[in-house]
Amino acid sequence: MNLPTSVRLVEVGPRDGLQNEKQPISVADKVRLVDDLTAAGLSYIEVGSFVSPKWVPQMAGSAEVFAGIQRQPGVTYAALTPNLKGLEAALEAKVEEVAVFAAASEAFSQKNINCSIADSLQRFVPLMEAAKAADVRVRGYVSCVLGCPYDGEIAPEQVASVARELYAMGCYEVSLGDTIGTGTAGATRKMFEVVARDIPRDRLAGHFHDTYGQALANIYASLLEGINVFDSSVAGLGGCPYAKGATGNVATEDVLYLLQGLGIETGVDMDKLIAAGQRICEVLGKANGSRVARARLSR
Ligand SMILES: CC(C)(COP(=O)([O-])OP(=O)([O-])OC[C@H]1O[C@@H](n2cnc3c(N)ncnc32)[C@H](O)[C@@H]1OP(=O)([O-])[O-])[C@@H](O)C(=O)NCCC(=O)NCCSC(=O)C[C@@](C)(O)CC(=O)[O-]
Repeated sequence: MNLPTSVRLVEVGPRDGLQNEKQPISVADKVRLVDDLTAAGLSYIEVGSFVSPKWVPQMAGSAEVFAGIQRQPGVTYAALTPNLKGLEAALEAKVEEVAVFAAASEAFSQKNINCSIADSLQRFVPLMEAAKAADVRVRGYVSCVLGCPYDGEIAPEQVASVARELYAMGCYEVSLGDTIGTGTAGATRKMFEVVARDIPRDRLAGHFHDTYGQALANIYASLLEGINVFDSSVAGLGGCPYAKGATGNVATEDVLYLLQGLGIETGVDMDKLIAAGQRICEVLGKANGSRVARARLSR
């Protein structure tokens, strides 16, 4: 398989990166992060979530964040919506694209969205209809594709079955998430090979957390499988509230470094990206989770 000449990076830092932070983060700081990421050349930014504030309090101000950002043409500003109520709130906030999220594991589905996989898919049906009527595209996520914190191993066929449902109900792209970062390059290739029997490879994306330090290897393995969309989080921010011990998403800076080394175009400016990541880390009082950023900043 030839490597692609370009890759689309889906920046999930403002959502996946911040959702697990316990300390309050002001709307102004979130807006600044999104604007910095826009300035760095990211063409797709997940800005927030319209979920229950009781479940994920950090995302409660997402409508204000959407109202505050400077939207630039050619950039998609998206939000997570778990149900019709979330979609309605997102539409009110003039969100251009939303994402629904299901899991390949029953236990994770219960912990994350308080229902079975089948019920979650049912819940998405009216959401998909309303999104279509509003001309809003919907992206789909499947969590725990390479392992679950509660159920352990997950068969690729189980991932394929959930991904197939999301694709069939109208998700234009399905992002496959290694929520707890236990996946290996071999397991990643096998999983994409099985899922791609039903869904075209250019409709799939990879979403890797770096808990076991395997995320870049898994992205390279995915590139070899013909995948050319990857989710990542500036400064490696993040962790899932319902996956204890899971570290952040793979750092966007580190993915960019990998892709630049392969001669793959993304449209992202490394210096501006590093500045965006470092700024939010200073706001949070956290060490920068990107190895590339740390190395560059210490020069
Ligand atoms: C799905 C629910 C709502 C079910 O939660 P529930 O408690 O079963 O729902 P409910 O319908 O009984 O509603 C309970 C309360 O929530 C309200 N409510 C209901 N819906 C909404 C909404 N959309 N926005 C705001 N409020 C809402 C509703 O109005 C009610 O309010 P009350 O009457 O108690 O005051 C809940 O479980 C939830 O919000 N879960 C979100 C979990 C989440 O955001 N997890 C993180 C994102 S997924 C992820 O990170 C993985 C990913 C995507 O990155 C990929 C990977 O790495 O794997």
